[in-house]
Amino acid sequence: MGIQNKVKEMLVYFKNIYHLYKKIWGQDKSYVINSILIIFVKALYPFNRILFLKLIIDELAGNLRWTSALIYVISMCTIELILRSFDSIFWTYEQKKILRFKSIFLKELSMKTMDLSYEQIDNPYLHDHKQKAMAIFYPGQAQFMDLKNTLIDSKQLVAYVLQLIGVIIIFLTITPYVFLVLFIIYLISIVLNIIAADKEFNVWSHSLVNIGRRVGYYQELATDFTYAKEMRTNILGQWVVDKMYYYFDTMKSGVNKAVNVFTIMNIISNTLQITLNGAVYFYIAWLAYTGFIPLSDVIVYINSLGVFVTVLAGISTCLISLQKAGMHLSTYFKYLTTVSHTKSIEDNANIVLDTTTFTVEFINVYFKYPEQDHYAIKNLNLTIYPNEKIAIVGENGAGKTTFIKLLLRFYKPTKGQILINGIDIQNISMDNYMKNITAVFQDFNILNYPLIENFVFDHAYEENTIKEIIHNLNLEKTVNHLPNGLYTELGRLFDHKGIELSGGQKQKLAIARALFKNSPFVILDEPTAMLSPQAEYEIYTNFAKLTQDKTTVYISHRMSSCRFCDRIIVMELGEIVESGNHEELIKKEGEYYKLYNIQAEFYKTLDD
Ligand SMILES: Nc1ncnc2c1ncn2[C@@H]1O[C@H](COP(=O)(O)OP(=O)(O)OP(=O)(O)O)[C@@H](O)[C@H]1O
Repeated sequence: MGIQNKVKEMLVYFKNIYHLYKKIWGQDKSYVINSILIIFVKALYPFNRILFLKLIIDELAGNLRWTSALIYVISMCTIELILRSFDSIFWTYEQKKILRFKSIFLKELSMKTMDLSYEQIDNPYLHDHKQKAMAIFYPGQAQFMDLKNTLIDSKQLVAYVLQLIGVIIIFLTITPYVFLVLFIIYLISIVLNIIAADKEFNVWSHSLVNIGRRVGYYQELATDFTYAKEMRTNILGQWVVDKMYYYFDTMKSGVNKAVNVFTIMNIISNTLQITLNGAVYFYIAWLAYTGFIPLSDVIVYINSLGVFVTVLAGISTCLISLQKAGMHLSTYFKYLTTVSHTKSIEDNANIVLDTTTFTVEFINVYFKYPEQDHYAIKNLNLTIYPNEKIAIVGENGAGKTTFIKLLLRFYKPTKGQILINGIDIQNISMDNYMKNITAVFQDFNILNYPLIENFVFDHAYEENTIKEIIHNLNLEKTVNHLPNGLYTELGRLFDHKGIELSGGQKQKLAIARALFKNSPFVILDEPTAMLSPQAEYEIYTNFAKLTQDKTTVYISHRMSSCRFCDRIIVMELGEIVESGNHEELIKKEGEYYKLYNIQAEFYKTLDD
């Protein structure tokens, strides 16, 4: 990349820091004002000492007035104490505010993620992108910036620049050439350091993001309770750790190269700086030796050189850190502007369904998952009539869940249309659509929340409605046995008294959620796989009653569930191969008959 582009890129990064402050200004003006005060306090520090030391030495070595010298010493210490006190007050204030900004920005990032469509979340690139954006909150590696450091370093940088201006003015009183040579050499060393840091940062922030996520994943496998059973029964500890180390090794080679470049650049820039410092010290001493400057000026220049060295080293460190910060902020701001597919659909989709009776039509629907070559759904034509109970059956991978995902608008058909009452579902307002449709998935999740919140989420509820649903699902015994009934904390991730429900109990809870939502269209994707045959039978009999005024689509591998349905659709390799009710399909002796017979033993027992 050319120098011009690099400079442009740097400017964009610094503009991001400006945007960060602008964002903060929108949230909290007093913080920005506090920041300006911090900068001035920080900038004044060294000059207090330099100027008073000159006055003190002049008084002691020239005018021989020790009382005046003492007054200067007391003044210098008092000012220093005031500056330090201000600094620590501002610092405390800053710490409190930073936590608040972190929570606001994190909330914004989480809301953005929730706003993205299912399809977008199903994309690994988005997760890499999010990982980079998250770095402004969690500096996972020492090399990553943190919001706190960015805010502190940006103020420190301005304070350093003000100190540099002060030191330049002091140097100009001897000769501009000394300053010029100093400045050029230090500028070279700053540029060398920035180049090295840029290389190192690129390794961490671009090439290693995906590998970093993998390492994180293996760590999660070792600690997350969800995987605890598989890990232990299959004795997978060593296997997981070995995989983690494999990726650590991949990381190591990339990082080592960058660190080597950094070390070489550091050695070069340190050699240049130290040689030059020696030369300037000698020059100042020579001026004093030849009587060109008084002793007090030697103190001023030596101290100023000290400040100059610290300031330029500080500027270099701040620039490197802020450059990283700017890059992360770029990803953060970019992530926030990721256009949600849901929203882009929403812009054109404003039709509101004003009826509770739905006719759903799939017309020549084809679907390929992103980046896949084969169709998961092929030429699907199907009409689901109001209040109809449809079952979809088929072997694993036949396309049943994909059919549901299309119906739920998680993905858009590659070809063809899905209509509700003649309206393309893509044109219906998303919120309105989701209010009208409920789904219980085979891989449903129970949240580490109290049971009641797992049931109703954030909706208002009447206790009687809840009791009725619990009764209909035969969940009363379970709830009554819980220590705090409906208010019992579920899951053991945060609370050692949290309750782990059995698989079947969880599944009933997932069904209960759907009943509570009470929408006119219900989808059940293998909702009873974990239930005992008896419990399944009870649920289906009750469910048929509870959903008699609703359109229902069931997916099941258990043919017993299909008998309750008006129509059974058999899918194979993404296509509908048979359709009809139980009796018709049995008579036909086709694919359904085959599937049914495989489970004949089970049905015999159930019929008995
Ligand atoms: N996110 C995805 N990306 C790519 N391919 C996918 C994805 N999800 C499913 N598939 C593929 O689509 C095909 C249909 O899968 P689907 O989950 O719809 O089958 P299913 O009939 O529900 O199977 P099962 O009975 O096992 O749940 C399969 O070949 C599967 O590998």
